[in-house]
Amino acid sequence: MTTELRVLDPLEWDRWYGVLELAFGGVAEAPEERELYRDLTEFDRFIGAWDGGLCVGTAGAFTFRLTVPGGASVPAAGVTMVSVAGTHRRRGILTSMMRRQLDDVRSWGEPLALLTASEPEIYGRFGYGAATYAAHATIDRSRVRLTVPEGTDGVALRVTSLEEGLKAAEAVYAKLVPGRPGMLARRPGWERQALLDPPGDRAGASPRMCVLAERDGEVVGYAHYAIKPDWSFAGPDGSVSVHQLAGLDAVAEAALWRFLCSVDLTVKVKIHSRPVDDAWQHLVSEVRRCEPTLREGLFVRLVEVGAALEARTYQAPVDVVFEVADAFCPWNEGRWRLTGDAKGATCVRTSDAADLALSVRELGAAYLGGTSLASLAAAGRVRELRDGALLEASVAFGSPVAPWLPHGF
Ligand SMILES: CC(=O)SCCNC(=O)CCNC(=O)[C@H](O)C(C)(C)COP(=O)(O)OP(=O)(O)OC[C@H]1O[C@@H](n2cnc3c(N)ncnc32)[C@H](O)[C@@H]1OP(=O)(O)O
Repeated sequence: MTTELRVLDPLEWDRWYGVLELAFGGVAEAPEERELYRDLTEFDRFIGAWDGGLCVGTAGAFTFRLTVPGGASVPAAGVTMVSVAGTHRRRGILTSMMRRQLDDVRSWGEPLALLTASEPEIYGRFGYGAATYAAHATIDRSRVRLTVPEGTDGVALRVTSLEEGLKAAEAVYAKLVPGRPGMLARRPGWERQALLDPPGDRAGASPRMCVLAERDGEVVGYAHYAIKPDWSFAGPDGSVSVHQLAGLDAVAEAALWRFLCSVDLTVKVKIHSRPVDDAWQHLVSEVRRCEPTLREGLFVRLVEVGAALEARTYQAPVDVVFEVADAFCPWNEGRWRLTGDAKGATCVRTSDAADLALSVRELGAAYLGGTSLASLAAAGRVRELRDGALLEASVAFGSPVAPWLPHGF
């Protein structure tokens, strides 16, 4: 049996998407979700695997721009909607789609590929490294106190529907994108993702709402949240789920947390997918009682090592030679000299002796400054070949702001 890979024809989208839905368990998505992802499909960048007339594999690559350390916005392919039919699994179809896709991304001149994974285990073999992490937590209001900075009383709060608050929320989001590595500039249509709230996914909670934070008539923050009422014999036992929260300054952000932590008849605040350095940790009296948990967020793959390492800046001067292993994209293999600082960088091929040896996956993990090369070295995944090179590169690659992407794709 041979399968053929070809670019997705709009007329075949329903069949193609049906394969994806089935691979994810066969539960039909809400019509608005399906419609959104159809509208977002970039047909010339999406492929299907076909066994005769049967679609047996799906994969796509959105056109994104990623914020990297230093604040530049770099073209990146957002790998998405990857699936293989259960009848055809473990015959190499995923591998063939990843091969085709990375060749395509290279030919489009995009130095990076990104994804958010259903299972992280799948993608390391193709050179993707976990570059951002997201924290989840639950604030138990009966045990944890919130202390907010002065000035929160000067922030006015207004509850709206998601739709009504969308334009103002998006304006806040857009202002924050350049300030945090890992964030993606919103392309037209993507704002609709924030409106998805199918009743079937609410598990007894209210429809999502928006609260806008305003100062002097200007919107300076917003949160998307839902309330789940509950009662125990002893009284109210409801919870608030925080799905998005962003403030243009510390006081605006704290005013939103204070509001969400004081909703009547609720006792818990469930925090979803926040940056690992998020401010709430410094507002609560004890982090440990909030039971923080971590999960991988964005995976990064350097498609062109030289161009990718030149596209970001470095928070301290660096001059190191990397010996890069990349069996899946052999054009990256070999030695690269990276010279850079906070103003810019060059990364060129060299025959000089290597200072650090690693695979492209580790470069992806470290790329946004959230995973240190030193911590990867501690796990045996980076080898130091010149004394001092690990410290030099680890400091330079770091970011004062933890990289984060608030949503999947
Ligand atoms: C970015 C995103 O869209 S994430 C969504 C990914 N999709 C899903 O999770 C949907 C459900 N799963 C699937 O559709 C399929 O099982 C896929 C796409 C994960 C794998 O497709 P396949 O065609 O079976 O993969 P393929 O045969 O190319 O496997 C390549 C290698 O990866 C390994 N592999 C594949 N899937 C997994 C997995 N879930 N966990 C661990 N290893 C895996 C295989 O064992 C194989 O290893 P080998 O080369 O050492 O033998």
